[in-house]
Amino acid sequence: MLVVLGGGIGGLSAAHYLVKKNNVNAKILLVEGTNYLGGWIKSIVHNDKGVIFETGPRTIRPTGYQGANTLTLIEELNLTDKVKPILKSHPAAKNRFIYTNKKLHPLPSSLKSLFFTHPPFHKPLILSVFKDLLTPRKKVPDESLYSFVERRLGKDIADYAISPMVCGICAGDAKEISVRFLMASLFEAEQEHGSIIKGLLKNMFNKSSSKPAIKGILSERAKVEKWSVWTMDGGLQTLPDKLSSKIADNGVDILLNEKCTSLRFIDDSVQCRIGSKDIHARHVISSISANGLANLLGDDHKFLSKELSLIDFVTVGVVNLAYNGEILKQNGFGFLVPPFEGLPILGIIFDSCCTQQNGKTVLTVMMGGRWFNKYFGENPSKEKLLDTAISQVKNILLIDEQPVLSNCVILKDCIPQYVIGHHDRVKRIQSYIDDKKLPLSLVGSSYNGVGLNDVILSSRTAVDKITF
Ligand SMILES: Cc1cc2nc3c(=O)[nH]c(=O)nc-3n(C[C@H](O)[C@H](O)[C@H](O)COP(=O)(O)OP(=O)(O)OC[C@H]3O[C@@H](n4cnc5c(N)ncnc54)[C@H](O)[C@@H]3O)c2cc1C
Ligand SMILES: C=CC1=C(C)c2cc3[nH]c(cc4nc(cc5[nH]c(cc1n2)c(C)c5CCC(=O)O)C(CCC(=O)O)=C4C)c(C)c3C=C
Repeated sequence: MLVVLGGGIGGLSAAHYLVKKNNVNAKILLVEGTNYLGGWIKSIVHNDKGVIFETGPRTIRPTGYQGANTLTLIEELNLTDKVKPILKSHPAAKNRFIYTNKKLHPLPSSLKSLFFTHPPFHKPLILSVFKDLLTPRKKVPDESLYSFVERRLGKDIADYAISPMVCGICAGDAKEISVRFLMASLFEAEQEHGSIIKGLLKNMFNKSSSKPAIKGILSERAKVEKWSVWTMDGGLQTLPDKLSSKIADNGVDILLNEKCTSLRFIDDSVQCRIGSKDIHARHVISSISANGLANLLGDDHKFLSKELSLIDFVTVGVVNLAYNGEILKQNGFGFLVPPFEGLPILGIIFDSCCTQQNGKTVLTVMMGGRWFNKYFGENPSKEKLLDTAISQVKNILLIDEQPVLSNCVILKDCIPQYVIGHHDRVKRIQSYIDDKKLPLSLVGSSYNGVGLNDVILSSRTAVDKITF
């Protein structure tokens, strides 16, 4: 028996890869603690109004090894016809805004714009290139993203570009998040070549990768057609829905509403406590959060449990709003707010600019994250979040109308914070599992990347490594 813990995208894709590899016909059991498969991916479809609310992720990048891997999965699931690309020429790809000093500022997007001063930046961005070339290398094992960028490119870029970007990827504080997480290649460029620009130029001329490129039909199409990001017809939930039905058709047993409450490693197998039963597995793939897994280990593996529990998570409040008519004055993906503005929101996504919403304006207001308690306290009511969202939409986007539809969710501990030292912590965790030969694989957003592409690739890599 092979057991997969968790039915989010990590667990579902792990079960899919296990089915593909399973040449010994081992039984596969997926255990999900709630009555829903998909984890944080959830699309609420209002068929009568022609509106889709995404409460979690909404777009996926097609680029890189990870991006190509996800597109291959889409082909394997026969979902190609459901893919909806957003091209690089689309306003949603070209226009991304920062809200600061009471104004929405488009982020510069062309090479030409490097030579001019574009507010909120105080000087031409080309000066940051010179700063990087003139700043001596600092040898460090890790650093915060903010301090790395401030040191090499200047405070303007750290405040107005990087800090909001970190909010738009992990709802976190750039002053705490590790540079090795979001900008590993820039960090390595400095460590190896003394400067970001020199490193990037050297890598451009010396393009060798340890992994062979994935050349699927969809990823080739994405390159030729110049996709920026993509989403799915019917909402992103189409992906976990199809994965769930495919793995079930292929014989995976799916237990819903059943939590795993303990894992005991006995000889070379694992005893999983699920509900009131003990299930013996020869291998467990855990896709649940690191701190959730820490709680299952008891006192048997104190070191592992401690390290896993130190990976922190933050809570995000999400409010989806639909208004009659196309009432946005700006066209784009949306905007992010630098944390120093002290506003109770992290940013707003203009969903109706990215996908057709039957003539309605659909917005998603994201709030809290690293600052959830500061603005909302321990247990805020959904009404408080909804009121905050509507009033911020009114103040910033000058929309006075009342929404015709709304939804509010509080996503408790939904996104991990890869703080300084995360990379080494994950190495220690993996070394412990390897040294003790525990039949346990770790996948999901807690370890090697929070994007859907990273999570799906973590599952493929883990399954590749298991020997039956
Ligand atoms: C608001 C938001 C917006 C995002 N936007 C994007 C985006 O645009 N693009 C992108 O690429 N990524 C985005 N992400 C990131 C991405 O959605 C997540 O990283 C990804 O969905 C995590 O998947 P997972 O399978 O690792 O974890 P989860 O989705 O958390 O799945 C874990 C599952 O395990 C179950 N579980 C937990 N404990 C137990 C237990 N003891 N026993 C059994 N089951 C258990 C849970 O119920 C859950 O279903 C976003 C995330 C959030 C929160
Ligand atoms: C424009 C406003 C945005 C808000 C508000 C926002 C919130 C938000 N995002 C995540 C997590 C992720 N977002 C990701 C991609 C992504 N997010 C935005 C914008 C906003 N996000 C954009 C434009 C993109 C596309 C990325 C690109 O084209 O460069 C991802 C995936 C990153 C990856 O590695 O692929 C994640 C993860 C959270 C938790 C959140 C809540 C505040």
